[in-house]
Amino acid sequence: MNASPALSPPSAPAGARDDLARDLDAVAASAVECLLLELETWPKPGLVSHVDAGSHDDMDAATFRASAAAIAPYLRALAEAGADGSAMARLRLIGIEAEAAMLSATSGINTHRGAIFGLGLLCAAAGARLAGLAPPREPLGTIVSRLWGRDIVDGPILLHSHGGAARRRFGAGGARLEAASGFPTVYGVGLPALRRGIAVAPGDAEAARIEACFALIAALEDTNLLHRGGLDGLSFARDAARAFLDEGGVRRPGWRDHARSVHEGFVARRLSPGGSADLLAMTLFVAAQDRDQQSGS
Ligand SMILES: CC(C)(COP(=O)(O)OP(=O)(O)OC[C@H]1O[C@@H](n2cnc3c(N)ncnc32)[C@H](O)[C@@H]1O)[C@@H](O)C(=O)NCCC(=O)NCCS
Ligand SMILES: Nc1ncnc2c1ncn2[C@@H]1O[C@H](COP(=O)(O)OP(=O)(O)OP(=O)(O)O)[C@@H](O)[C@H]1O
Repeated sequence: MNASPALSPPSAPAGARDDLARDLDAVAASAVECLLLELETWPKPGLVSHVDAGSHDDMDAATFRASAAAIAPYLRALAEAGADGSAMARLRLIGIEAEAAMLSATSGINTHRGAIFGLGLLCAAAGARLAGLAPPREPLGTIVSRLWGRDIVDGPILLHSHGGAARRRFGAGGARLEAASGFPTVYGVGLPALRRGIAVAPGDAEAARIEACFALIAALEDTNLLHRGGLDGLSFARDAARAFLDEGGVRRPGWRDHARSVHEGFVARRLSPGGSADLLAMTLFVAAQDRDQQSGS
Protein backbone atom coordinates (compact mmCIF):
# COMPACT_ATOMS: atom_id res chain seq x y z
CA MET A 1 0.00 0.00 0.00
CA ASN A 2 1.21 3.51 -0.78
CA ALA A 3 1.69 5.64 2.31
CA SER A 4 0.66 9.21 1.57
CA PRO A 5 2.14 12.24 3.30
CA ALA A 6 -1.36 12.90 4.56
CA LEU A 7 -1.33 9.61 6.52
CA SER A 8 -2.46 10.74 9.90
CA PRO A 9 -2.91 8.30 12.76
CA PRO A 10 -3.52 9.95 16.16
CA SER A 11 0.23 9.98 16.71
CA ALA A 12 0.90 11.93 13.49
CA PRO A 13 2.29 15.43 13.83
CA ALA A 14 -0.36 18.10 14.36
CA GLY A 15 0.53 19.73 11.02
CA ALA A 16 -0.21 16.52 9.08
CA ARG A 17 -3.50 16.09 10.97
CA ASP A 18 -4.47 19.67 10.13
CA ASP A 19 -3.63 19.10 6.45
CA LEU A 20 -5.78 15.98 6.36
CA ALA A 21 -8.64 17.79 8.12
CA ARG A 22 -8.49 20.57 5.53
CA ASP A 23 -8.48 18.05 2.68
CA LEU A 24 -11.51 16.28 4.15
CA ASP A 25 -13.31 19.64 4.42
CA ALA A 26 -12.55 20.20 0.74
CA VAL A 27 -13.90 16.76 -0.22
CA ALA A 28 -17.24 17.45 1.48
CA ALA A 29 -17.41 20.98 0.05
CA SER A 30 -16.81 19.59 -3.44
CA ALA A 31 -19.58 16.99 -2.98
CA VAL A 32 -22.06 19.69 -1.95
CA GLU A 33 -20.97 21.88 -4.86
CA CYS A 34 -21.65 18.98 -7.24
CA LEU A 35 -25.16 18.55 -5.83
CA LEU A 36 -25.79 22.25 -6.41
CA LEU A 37 -24.30 22.13 -9.93
CA GLU A 38 -26.65 19.25 -10.76
CA LEU A 39 -29.53 21.43 -9.57
CA GLU A 40 -28.29 24.39 -11.67
CA THR A 41 -28.57 22.37 -14.88
CA TRP A 42 -31.52 22.81 -17.24
CA PRO A 43 -33.31 21.32 -19.09
CA LYS A 44 -32.89 17.93 -17.37
CA PRO A 45 -35.80 15.67 -18.36
CA GLY A 46 -38.45 15.56 -15.63
CA LEU A 47 -36.01 16.61 -12.90
CA VAL A 48 -36.02 19.50 -10.46
CA SER A 49 -33.74 22.44 -11.34
CA HIS A 50 -33.33 26.13 -10.58
CA VAL A 51 -35.78 26.78 -13.47
CA ASP A 52 -38.70 24.48 -12.63
CA ALA A 53 -39.79 21.47 -10.58
CA GLY A 54 -40.08 19.05 -13.52
CA SER A 55 -42.36 16.11 -12.74
CA HIS A 56 -42.46 16.91 -9.01
CA ASP A 57 -45.16 18.75 -7.12
CA ASP A 58 -43.75 18.27 -3.62
CA MET A 59 -40.28 19.79 -4.05
CA ASP A 60 -38.40 22.55 -5.86
CA ALA A 61 -34.93 24.08 -6.00
CA ALA A 62 -35.29 25.59 -2.51
CA THR A 63 -36.08 22.15 -1.06
CA PHE A 64 -32.95 20.74 -2.70
CA ARG A 65 -30.77 23.62 -1.46
CA ALA A 66 -32.03 23.15 2.11
CA SER A 67 -31.39 19.42 1.83
CA ALA A 68 -27.85 19.89 0.45
CA ALA A 69 -26.99 22.23 3.34
CA ALA A 70 -28.41 19.78 5.90
CA ILE A 71 -26.42 16.80 4.63
CA ALA A 72 -23.09 18.66 4.23
CA PRO A 73 -21.81 17.78 7.75
CA TYR A 74 -22.60 14.11 7.15
CA LEU A 75 -20.66 14.07 3.87
CA ARG A 76 -17.73 15.48 5.89
CA ALA A 77 -18.24 12.77 8.53
CA LEU A 78 -18.27 10.10 5.81
CA ALA A 79 -14.99 11.43 4.37
CA GLU A 80 -13.48 11.30 7.87
CA ALA A 81 -14.83 7.81 8.50
CA GLY A 82 -13.18 6.68 5.26
CA ALA A 83 -9.90 8.23 6.39
CA ASP A 84 -10.24 6.39 9.72
CA GLY A 85 -10.52 3.05 7.92
CA SER A 86 -14.13 2.56 9.01
CA ALA A 87 -16.14 -0.49 8.04
CA MET A 88 -19.45 -0.34 6.19
CA ALA A 89 -21.48 -0.59 9.41
CA ARG A 90 -20.14 2.81 10.51
CA LEU A 91 -20.73 4.38 7.08
CA ARG A 92 -24.28 3.05 7.12
CA LEU A 93 -24.98 4.66 10.51
CA ILE A 94 -23.76 8.04 9.25
CA GLY A 95 -25.80 7.59 6.05
CA ILE A 96 -28.96 6.88 8.06
CA GLU A 97 -28.34 10.01 10.18
CA ALA A 98 -27.87 12.00 6.97
CA GLU A 99 -31.21 10.72 5.64
CA ALA A 100 -32.88 11.81 8.89
CA ALA A 101 -31.29 15.29 8.60
CA MET A 102 -32.50 15.50 4.98
CA LEU A 103 -36.06 14.57 5.95
CA SER A 104 -36.05 17.06 8.78
CA ALA A 105 -34.82 19.87 6.47
CA THR A 106 -37.44 19.08 3.81
CA SER A 107 -40.47 18.33 5.99
CA GLY A 108 -40.25 14.66 5.12
CA ILE A 109 -39.54 14.82 1.37
CA ASN A 110 -36.98 12.50 -0.20
CA THR A 111 -34.72 14.89 -2.09
CA HIS A 112 -31.34 13.19 -1.82
CA ARG A 113 -31.59 9.58 -0.61
CA GLY A 114 -29.79 8.17 -3.64
CA ALA A 115 -27.28 11.01 -3.62
CA ILE A 116 -26.45 10.57 0.08
CA PHE A 117 -25.79 6.90 -0.56
CA GLY A 118 -23.63 7.19 -3.68
CA LEU A 119 -21.86 10.50 -3.04
CA GLY A 120 -21.46 9.52 0.62
CA LEU A 121 -19.61 6.35 -0.32
CA LEU A 122 -17.45 8.28 -2.80
CA CYS A 123 -16.62 10.82 -0.06
CA ALA A 124 -15.60 7.96 2.22
CA ALA A 125 -13.40 6.58 -0.58
CA ALA A 126 -11.82 10.01 -1.07
CA GLY A 127 -11.07 10.13 2.68
CA ALA A 128 -9.51 6.66 2.57
CA ARG A 129 -7.33 7.67 -0.35
CA LEU A 130 -6.23 10.93 1.30
CA ALA A 131 -5.25 8.98 4.42
CA GLY A 132 -3.10 6.60 2.39
CA LEU A 133 -5.48 3.66 2.77
CA ALA A 134 -5.73 3.35 -1.01
CA PRO A 135 -3.20 3.98 -3.78
CA PRO A 136 -3.12 7.63 -4.86
CA ARG A 137 -4.27 6.85 -8.39
CA GLU A 138 -6.95 4.30 -7.59
CA PRO A 139 -10.29 5.65 -8.86
CA LEU A 140 -12.83 6.40 -6.13
CA GLY A 141 -15.35 3.91 -7.53
CA THR A 142 -12.82 1.08 -7.41
CA ILE A 143 -12.02 1.97 -3.81
CA VAL A 144 -15.71 1.81 -2.84
CA SER A 145 -16.07 -1.57 -4.50
CA ARG A 146 -12.86 -2.98 -3.01
CA LEU A 147 -13.34 -1.75 0.58
CA TRP A 148 -17.11 -1.99 1.02
CA GLY A 149 -18.62 -3.71 -2.06
CA ARG A 150 -19.40 -7.02 -0.39
CA ASP A 151 -21.05 -5.38 2.62
CA ILE A 152 -23.07 -3.07 0.37
CA VAL A 153 -24.55 -6.11 -1.38
CA ASP A 154 -25.07 -8.10 1.84
CA GLY A 155 -26.40 -5.14 3.88
CA PRO A 156 -29.94 -4.73 5.19
CA ILE A 157 -32.54 -3.91 2.55
CA LEU A 158 -35.08 -1.11 3.02
CA LEU A 159 -38.46 -2.81 2.82
CA HIS A 160 -40.64 0.24 2.40
CA SER A 161 -38.79 2.31 -0.19
CA HIS A 162 -40.28 2.92 -3.63
CA GLY A 163 -37.00 1.84 -5.15
CA GLY A 164 -37.09 -1.40 -3.17
CA ALA A 165 -40.55 -2.19 -4.52
CA ALA A 166 -39.41 -1.45 -8.10
CA ARG A 167 -36.36 -3.62 -7.52
CA ARG A 168 -38.40 -6.55 -6.26
CA ARG A 169 -40.92 -6.24 -9.09
CA PHE A 170 -38.47 -5.72 -11.96
CA GLY A 171 -35.25 -7.26 -10.62
CA ALA A 172 -33.28 -4.01 -11.06
CA GLY A 173 -30.03 -3.72 -9.11
CA GLY A 174 -30.51 -0.02 -8.28
CA ALA A 175 -28.19 2.17 -6.26
CA ARG A 176 -26.62 -0.69 -4.30
CA LEU A 177 -25.48 -2.67 -7.33
CA GLU A 178 -24.12 0.48 -8.99
CA ALA A 179 -22.07 1.30 -5.87
CA ALA A 180 -20.95 -2.25 -5.11
CA SER A 181 -19.64 -2.65 -8.66
CA GLY A 182 -17.57 0.54 -8.47
CA PHE A 183 -20.02 2.93 -10.21
CA PRO A 184 -19.58 1.53 -13.76
CA THR A 185 -22.23 3.90 -15.13
CA VAL A 186 -20.45 6.94 -13.67
CA TYR A 187 -17.05 5.94 -15.05
CA GLY A 188 -18.20 4.21 -18.25
CA VAL A 189 -21.00 6.56 -19.32
CA GLY A 190 -21.16 9.80 -17.30
CA LEU A 191 -17.47 10.74 -17.40
CA PRO A 192 -16.92 10.08 -21.13
CA ALA A 193 -20.08 12.06 -21.95
CA LEU A 194 -19.01 14.94 -19.70
CA ARG A 195 -15.61 15.03 -21.44
CA ARG A 196 -17.28 14.85 -24.86
CA GLY A 197 -19.55 17.74 -23.87
CA ILE A 198 -16.59 19.82 -22.67
CA ALA A 199 -14.78 19.14 -25.97
CA VAL A 200 -17.69 20.06 -28.26
CA ALA A 201 -19.00 22.99 -26.22
CA PRO A 202 -15.93 24.61 -24.67
CA GLY A 203 -16.86 27.40 -22.29
CA ASP A 204 -20.41 26.06 -21.76
CA ALA A 205 -20.15 23.90 -18.63
CA GLU A 206 -23.92 23.48 -18.46
CA ALA A 207 -23.95 21.92 -21.96
CA ALA A 208 -21.42 19.31 -20.83
CA ARG A 209 -23.59 18.49 -17.80
CA ILE A 210 -26.62 18.08 -20.10
CA GLU A 211 -24.68 15.73 -22.38
CA ALA A 212 -23.73 13.64 -19.34
CA CYS A 213 -27.28 13.71 -17.96
CA PHE A 214 -28.82 12.43 -21.22
CA ALA A 215 -26.12 9.76 -21.59
CA LEU A 216 -26.85 8.54 -18.05
CA ILE A 217 -30.61 8.43 -18.66
CA ALA A 218 -30.08 6.50 -21.92
CA ALA A 219 -27.98 3.87 -20.11
CA LEU A 220 -29.25 3.51 -16.55
CA GLU A 221 -31.84 1.09 -15.19
CA ASP A 222 -33.28 3.79 -12.97
CA THR A 223 -35.57 2.48 -10.22
CA ASN A 224 -37.26 5.89 -9.97
CA LEU A 225 -38.40 5.57 -13.59
CA LEU A 226 -39.49 1.98 -12.94
CA HIS A 227 -41.42 3.06 -9.85
CA ARG A 228 -43.28 5.86 -11.61
CA GLY A 229 -43.62 4.48 -15.14
CA GLY A 230 -42.91 0.74 -15.07
CA LEU A 231 -40.98 -0.87 -17.93
CA ASP A 232 -42.79 1.32 -20.48
CA GLY A 233 -41.73 4.47 -18.62
CA LEU A 234 -38.12 3.29 -18.42
CA SER A 235 -38.07 2.46 -22.16
CA PHE A 236 -39.68 5.75 -23.12
CA ALA A 237 -37.10 7.68 -21.07
CA ARG A 238 -34.10 5.77 -22.38
CA ASP A 239 -35.25 5.99 -26.01
CA ALA A 240 -35.89 9.75 -25.78
CA ALA A 241 -32.47 10.36 -24.25
CA ARG A 242 -30.80 8.10 -26.83
CA ALA A 243 -32.54 9.97 -29.69
CA PHE A 244 -31.21 13.29 -28.33
CA LEU A 245 -27.66 11.91 -28.29
CA ASP A 246 -27.97 10.23 -31.69
CA GLU A 247 -29.01 13.54 -33.24
CA GLY A 248 -25.75 15.10 -32.04
CA GLY A 249 -26.48 15.94 -28.39
CA VAL A 250 -25.11 19.33 -27.40
CA ARG A 251 -23.02 19.46 -30.58
CA ARG A 252 -26.17 20.09 -32.61
CA PRO A 253 -27.28 23.72 -33.12
CA GLY A 254 -30.59 24.29 -31.32
CA TRP A 255 -29.96 21.41 -28.90
CA ARG A 256 -31.52 23.36 -26.03
CA ASP A 257 -34.95 23.38 -27.76
CA HIS A 258 -34.72 19.63 -28.30
CA ALA A 259 -33.69 19.04 -24.67
CA ARG A 260 -36.54 21.24 -23.51
CA SER A 261 -39.06 19.23 -25.56
CA VAL A 262 -37.73 15.98 -24.07
CA HIS A 263 -38.09 17.57 -20.62
CA GLU A 264 -41.72 18.47 -21.40
CA GLY A 265 -42.41 14.92 -22.62
CA PHE A 266 -41.16 13.52 -19.29
CA VAL A 267 -43.22 16.03 -17.30
CA ALA A 268 -46.36 15.12 -19.29
CA ARG A 269 -45.80 11.48 -18.24
CA ARG A 270 -44.68 12.40 -14.68
CA LEU A 271 -41.39 10.58 -15.23
CA SER A 272 -38.34 11.57 -13.17
CA PRO A 273 -34.94 9.92 -13.63
CA GLY A 274 -33.69 10.66 -10.10
CA GLY A 275 -31.00 7.97 -10.28
CA SER A 276 -29.47 9.69 -13.31
CA ALA A 277 -29.55 13.01 -11.46
CA ASP A 278 -27.63 11.37 -8.61
CA LEU A 279 -25.11 9.88 -11.01
CA LEU A 280 -24.66 13.27 -12.71
CA ALA A 281 -23.64 14.77 -9.35
CA MET A 282 -21.31 11.80 -8.78
CA THR A 283 -19.81 12.16 -12.27
CA LEU A 284 -18.98 15.81 -11.50
CA PHE A 285 -17.51 14.76 -8.15
CA VAL A 286 -15.22 12.04 -9.49
CA ALA A 287 -14.19 14.31 -12.40
CA ALA A 288 -12.98 16.84 -9.81
CA GLN A 289 -11.57 14.43 -7.23
CA ASP A 290 -9.77 11.98 -9.51
CA ARG A 291 -8.30 14.95 -11.42
CA ASP A 292 -7.14 16.74 -8.24
CA GLN A 293 -5.58 13.53 -7.02
CA GLN A 294 -3.73 12.85 -10.25
CA SER A 295 -2.36 16.38 -10.57
CA GLY A 296 -1.16 16.10 -6.97
CA SER A 297 -3.00 19.24 -5.84
C1 LIG B 1 -29.42 1.77 -0.70
C2 LIG B 1 -30.42 2.86 -0.43
C3 LIG B 1 -30.17 3.92 -1.48
C4 LIG B 1 -31.80 2.21 -0.50
O1 LIG B 1 -32.75 2.82 -1.22
P1 LIG B 1 -33.76 2.04 -2.19
O2 LIG B 1 -34.15 0.72 -1.64
O3 LIG B 1 -34.86 2.98 -2.50
O4 LIG B 1 -32.83 1.77 -3.43
P2 LIG B 1 -32.87 2.13 -4.95
O5 LIG B 1 -31.66 1.55 -5.53
O6 LIG B 1 -34.11 1.67 -5.63
O7 LIG B 1 -32.90 3.74 -5.12
C5 LIG B 1 -32.46 4.66 -4.23
C6 LIG B 1 -32.18 5.95 -4.99
O8 LIG B 1 -31.01 5.75 -5.79
C7 LIG B 1 -31.16 6.35 -7.06
N1 LIG B 1 -31.14 5.31 -8.10
C8 LIG B 1 -32.15 4.71 -8.74
N2 LIG B 1 -31.72 3.80 -9.62
C9 LIG B 1 -30.40 3.82 -9.56
C10 LIG B 1 -29.39 3.10 -10.24
N3 LIG B 1 -29.65 2.18 -11.16
N4 LIG B 1 -28.11 3.38 -9.90
C11 LIG B 1 -27.82 4.30 -8.99
N5 LIG B 1 -28.74 5.03 -8.31
C12 LIG B 1 -30.02 4.77 -8.60
C13 LIG B 1 -32.46 7.10 -7.00
O9 LIG B 1 -32.27 8.42 -6.56
C14 LIG B 1 -33.27 6.34 -5.99
O10 LIG B 1 -34.27 7.12 -5.38
C15 LIG B 1 -30.18 3.61 0.84
O11 LIG B 1 -31.22 4.49 1.11
C16 LIG B 1 -29.83 2.81 2.09
O12 LIG B 1 -29.79 1.60 2.21
N6 LIG B 1 -29.49 3.61 3.05
C17 LIG B 1 -28.97 3.18 4.32
C18 LIG B 1 -27.73 4.00 4.64
C19 LIG B 1 -26.49 3.47 3.98
O13 LIG B 1 -26.25 2.28 3.83
N7 LIG B 1 -25.59 4.37 3.60
C20 LIG B 1 -24.30 4.03 3.09
C21 LIG B 1 -23.29 5.08 3.35
S1 LIG B 1 -23.75 6.65 2.86
N1 LIG C 1 -32.79 17.20 -9.42
C1 LIG C 1 -33.46 16.11 -9.02
N2 LIG C 1 -34.78 16.00 -9.29
C2 LIG C 1 -35.46 14.90 -8.88
N3 LIG C 1 -34.89 13.85 -8.21
C3 LIG C 1 -33.59 13.91 -7.91
C4 LIG C 1 -32.83 15.04 -8.30
N4 LIG C 1 -31.57 14.86 -7.86
C5 LIG C 1 -31.54 13.68 -7.25
N5 LIG C 1 -32.75 13.08 -7.26
C6 LIG C 1 -32.98 11.74 -6.68
O1 LIG C 1 -34.28 11.26 -6.90
C7 LIG C 1 -34.81 10.68 -5.72
C8 LIG C 1 -36.22 11.21 -5.47
O2 LIG C 1 -37.04 10.81 -6.49
P1 LIG C 1 -38.64 10.68 -6.39
O3 LIG C 1 -39.20 11.84 -5.65
O4 LIG C 1 -39.10 10.44 -7.79
O5 LIG C 1 -38.80 9.33 -5.56
P2 LIG C 1 -39.66 8.92 -4.31
O6 LIG C 1 -39.62 9.97 -3.27
O7 LIG C 1 -39.12 7.57 -3.93
O8 LIG C 1 -41.11 8.68 -4.87
P3 LIG C 1 -42.28 9.56 -5.52
O9 LIG C 1 -42.36 9.01 -6.91
O10 LIG C 1 -43.49 9.26 -4.72
O11 LIG C 1 -41.92 11.02 -5.49
C9 LIG C 1 -33.89 11.01 -4.58
O12 LIG C 1 -33.41 9.83 -3.96
C10 LIG C 1 -32.76 11.80 -5.18
O13 LIG C 1 -31.47 11.34 -4.81
